[in-house]
Amino acid sequence: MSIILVTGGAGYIGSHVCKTLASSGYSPVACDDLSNGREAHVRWGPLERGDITDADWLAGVFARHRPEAVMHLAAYADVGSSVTDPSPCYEANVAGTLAVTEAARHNGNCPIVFSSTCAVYGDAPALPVTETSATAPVSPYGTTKLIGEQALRHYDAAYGLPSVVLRYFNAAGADPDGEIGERHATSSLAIPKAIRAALGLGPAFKLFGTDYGTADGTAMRDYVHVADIADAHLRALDHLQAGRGSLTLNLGSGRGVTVRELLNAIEAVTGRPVPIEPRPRRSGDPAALYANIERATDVLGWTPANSDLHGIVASAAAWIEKSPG
Ligand SMILES: NC(=O)c1ccc[n+]([C@@H]2O[C@H](COP(=O)([O-])OP(=O)(O)OC[C@H]3O[C@@H](n4cnc5c(N)ncnc54)[C@H](O)[C@@H]3O)[C@@H](O)[C@H]2O)c1
Ligand SMILES: O=c1ccn([C@@H]2O[C@H](COP(=O)(O)OP(=O)(O)O[C@H]3O[C@H](CO)[C@@H](O)[C@H](O)[C@H]3O)[C@@H](O)[C@H]2O)c(=O)[nH]1
Repeated sequence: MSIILVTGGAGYIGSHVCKTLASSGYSPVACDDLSNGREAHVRWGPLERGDITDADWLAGVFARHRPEAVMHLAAYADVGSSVTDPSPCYEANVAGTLAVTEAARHNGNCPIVFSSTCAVYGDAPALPVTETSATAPVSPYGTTKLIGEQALRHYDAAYGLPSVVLRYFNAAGADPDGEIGERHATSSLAIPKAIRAALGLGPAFKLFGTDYGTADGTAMRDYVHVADIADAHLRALDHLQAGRGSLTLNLGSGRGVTVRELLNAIEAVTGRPVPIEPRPRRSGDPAALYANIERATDVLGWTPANSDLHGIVASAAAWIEKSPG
């Protein structure tokens, strides 16, 4: 059995990655402290419950499972909170990533697929961003992810530890089979917040910033379906197992969507208005980001097949209606 450790495997994206791995014949082991994950979403292999900053625990996990690769998704992933309270973000994303990287190095240079983010680009001067665009994060979150990327590059150069860095843009949507989805009741993300507002499950949607230099004044992001992100992990694993070397890749839909366009799509899908409260810009937010995805297509043969905006919003809304939490 090909065992793959998935840190953050009980989380939103990690649980989708575990499902995709299992459906391709791998045995995923979810490594998660359940700080933001759900045990009920660990369905395709065992849960190793622990904290990735704990090197002794990680050594035990590697010794018990002898994995072929590590998919490292465990992180503190809230951009806004990373500005007001950076400490847990640095702890999980810098200390935690270093501990995972060290464990991989001391276990035969076990290859790593790393969850990075478009937040490493910050306020990109030109769009779409390519993997060679300058990195200048504007939040502690983006900074901690960039530190993780740099550590992986240095470990490859010095120790030969191979890795694929996946810079996801905004992960969205839910499992097309409806088995798993986001922990939306406590999520800070735009799509679950706005759908919950439309369905009357949450308060009015706070629209952070209406004075950006975009066509309608709201911030622009690139929303990519979580199933497409999971598929890219499988392809990145194949790439590493074929010994094709380390890489950094954007994973997006290749399309920029403003918050207002997103709200329009949510209204069209749910058939209900999204109540809105305009607010000032949220600290740490870039104005506009969307991806050039040619490299992921060229190198991995990956395409964002499920990432049309309507489909993303429909799958997110279906999940929220199924599990209103
Ligand atoms: N959601 C997005 O749009 C997005 C975009 C770009 C990158 N990412 C990255 O993708 C990864 C997964 O994000 P997500 O949206 O699924 O978030 P999530 O919070 O649902 O998943 C993260 C998981 O990591 C676990 N975790 C956190 N700290 C831990 C620790 N110290 N030890 C063990 N487990 C720990 C949590 O319990 C959770 O299950 C993160 O690395 C995030 O930075 C997410
Ligand atoms: O209640 C809300 C929530 C969000 N937004 C805006 O919607 C856009 C998208 O925000 P959000 O869904 O919170 O995503 P990001 O801040 O872009 O961050 C997510 O997407 C990043 C990649 O962009 C990931 O790295 C992060 O982990 C993930 O939290 C931003 O302009 C926000 O200001 C609002 O207006 N109101």
